[in-house]
Amino acid sequence: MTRLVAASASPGAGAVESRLQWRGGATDLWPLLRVPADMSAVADALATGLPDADVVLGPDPGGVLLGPPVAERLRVPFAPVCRDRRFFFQGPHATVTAPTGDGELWAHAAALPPGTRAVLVDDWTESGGTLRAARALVDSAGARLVGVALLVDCLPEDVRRLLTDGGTVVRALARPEARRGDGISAAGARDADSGGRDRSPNRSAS
Ligand SMILES: O=P(O)(O)OC[C@H]1O[C@H](OP(=O)(O)OP(=O)(O)O)[C@H](O)[C@@H]1O
Repeated sequence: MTRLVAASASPGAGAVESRLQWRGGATDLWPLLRVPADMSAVADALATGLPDADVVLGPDPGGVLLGPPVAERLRVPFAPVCRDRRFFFQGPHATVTAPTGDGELWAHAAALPPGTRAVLVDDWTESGGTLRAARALVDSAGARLVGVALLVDCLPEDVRRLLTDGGTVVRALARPEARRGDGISAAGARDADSGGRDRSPNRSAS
């Protein structure tokens, strides 16, 4: 697995650098979750440097684990953004378009009143499809995505530009040792044997 490099000298960034792993094409958050002090430091670091916000959004699964402690630190509510419509079928939604398969993102109808300033917390990005869809979902609700906080920055440059040109602050605690454009793709940060991932509703567990 490609080594992670902390993006700052903060204890949270150091914890991501030393503990986060990729398994089967997905991040393994367990090495962080199992150490309360590390998780606390990670939440502190994710919550640092973000614009003022009214809600923290977290795409499942990673954002649902990481978002609530960040929301607690920012003293705002947390709202999950789920890939399964069954919980929030009347709420705002958007289509995720990604090379590994398309899917959907859904939020609770009451989570994003017009004018809401939202920050999104997630573990990492690959194609940027989830972030694109999250931006569209927030826009469709008449809210604004003012910030994104990630554990690992693999964001494709076109999606980064889409977000930052729209005024969204993007922060991350770590990045792969070699960056996209330095000869390694985001997929190269994952286990070599992970294969493609399938975001369809019937995907098998990875
Ligand atoms: O930039 P993208 O190509 O959209 O990929 C990023 C998304 O992929 C992961 O979620 P996923 O549902 O795949 O869960 P997993 O990787 O933890 O299985 C991750 O937590 C992001 O939400």
